[in-house]
Amino acid sequence: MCGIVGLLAKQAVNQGIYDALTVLQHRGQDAAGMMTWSEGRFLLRKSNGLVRDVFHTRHMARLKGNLGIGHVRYPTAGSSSEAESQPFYVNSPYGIALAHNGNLTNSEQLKQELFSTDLRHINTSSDSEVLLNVFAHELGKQGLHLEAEDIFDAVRRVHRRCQGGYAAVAIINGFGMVAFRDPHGIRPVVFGTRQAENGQDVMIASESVALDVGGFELERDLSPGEAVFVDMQGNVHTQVCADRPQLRSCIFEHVYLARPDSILDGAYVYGTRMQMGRKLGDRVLNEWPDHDIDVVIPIPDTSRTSALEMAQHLGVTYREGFMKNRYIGRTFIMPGQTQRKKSVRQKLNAIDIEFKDKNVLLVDDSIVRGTTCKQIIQMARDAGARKVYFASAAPPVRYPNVYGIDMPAASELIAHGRTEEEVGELIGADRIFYQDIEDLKDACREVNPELEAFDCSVFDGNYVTGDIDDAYLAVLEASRNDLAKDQSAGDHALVDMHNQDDDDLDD
Ligand SMILES: O=P(O)(O)OC[C@H]1O[C@H](OP(=O)(O)OP(=O)(O)O)[C@H](O)[C@@H]1O
Ligand SMILES: NC(=O)CC[C@H](N)C(=O)O
Ligand SMILES: [Mg+2]
Repeated sequence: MCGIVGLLAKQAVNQGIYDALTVLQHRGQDAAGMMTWSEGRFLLRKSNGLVRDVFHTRHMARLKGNLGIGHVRYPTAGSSSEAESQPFYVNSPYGIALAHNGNLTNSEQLKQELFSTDLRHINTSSDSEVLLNVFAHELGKQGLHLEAEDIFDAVRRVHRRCQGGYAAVAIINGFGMVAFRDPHGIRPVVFGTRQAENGQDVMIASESVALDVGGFELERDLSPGEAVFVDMQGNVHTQVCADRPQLRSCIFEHVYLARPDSILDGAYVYGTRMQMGRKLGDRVLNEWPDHDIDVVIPIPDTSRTSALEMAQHLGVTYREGFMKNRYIGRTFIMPGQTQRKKSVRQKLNAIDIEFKDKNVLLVDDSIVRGTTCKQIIQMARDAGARKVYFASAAPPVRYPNVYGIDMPAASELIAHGRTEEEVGELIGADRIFYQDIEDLKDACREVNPELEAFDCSVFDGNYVTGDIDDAYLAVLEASRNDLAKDQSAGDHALVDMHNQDDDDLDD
């Protein structure tokens, strides 16, 4: 999951995109970028780092124009090279810039097609560069003057060629802004409008929270397979461009990825997390009616919403027993295991009096590699807890993700090939409770009953795009496990387009 934003306004967009990226920072901490368009030229600033570190006043001053797109990156393909940070640009046809959230599952095959039949060059190992080139190639078939229908035709062909999860936003030089969502709607994308003095401003973003902050009214999510085209006057055109669209949005957005104050596909994430807490509470009461839990303690940040609701449902006291260092980011989306491990201790510290001589139930939103819970349970014991129970608001994560979450290796998932009890033993818990998968789905449906089905692949191994087999997963695991990523980390010397780095700014 990365964060994407696009903004077409009646005034300069640089600050609006910056502000949106800061509230989407939880979706990607590795790199940030912005491309604006002004008087027929694209202006770019992108680099590795957090939004606040990538854009300085001098960069912002040069990112001129009333149209722009932005990106925060959490790599799931290619390397973490700066040249693979986004947005990407191609000069033909028209001049197009694109930012992408998700992951293509047929990127290798598309790359070969681009080389051999489309006569286009791909210079990085990023699947987003592939997506941009497929879109560019299909758009190039439409001719000199583009109408909304031409863009929708091109997106229709993109959907036929690309597989996987993708939400993308693009600028087409001289024509406007386009966004599209894959035919399963795996990754989220919303759009909204704001009235300006002389017309309307339009924002497209991964999550509605970006619209809130910019003063935009949420219009709606893009439907699966749908594209939106905003012309230079700010008129919005939409069309579903997929043959068989089916909403199968990623349920892990509700578990962990999204901010609780976002509304995804009509469901408040805060609400779905509360329901997860209630259901988890029910599970404890059913399995262990005479439990001896003294206190429920969340593992900040994401589990707070479910943990509070769970405690109330159980009728047990809720206490904030761990203090979070507000200057450390999310540990799960950090690039290497060594960094993730170290950061848990830097990030969380126990308040001893909440643990001393108590039977504590620690609640987290999910257990993925087990990095967090192992250390936290030990911290709870060191702080004097008598018994340490552990509850996860999500079911066991047993299968890799191929749609834009960096969980490529089954062997790195603590629950892969293990029973719930075995995980409990391994992390050192006295007892473990996991959410049931049907309860997780119901938790989301209770907030929006129209959400029929989801991509739950990390929990059930069922990949909604139908193109994932063991051979694909084996190649993915071999190329993207933590060790493989460490070894390829030095290969960064890629050609990049002109970027506003610090050297440019001396003149
Ligand atoms: O089992 P693991 O591999 O440790 O992954 C799961 C943990 O990682 C995430 O926290 P993170 O620190 O990323 O973010 P948060 O502050 O939003 O909870 C998630 O909320 C869990 O706590
Ligand atoms: N997490 C994402 O959405 C990543 C987008 C793209 N696959 C990349 O690696 O840059
Ligand atoms: Mg967490």
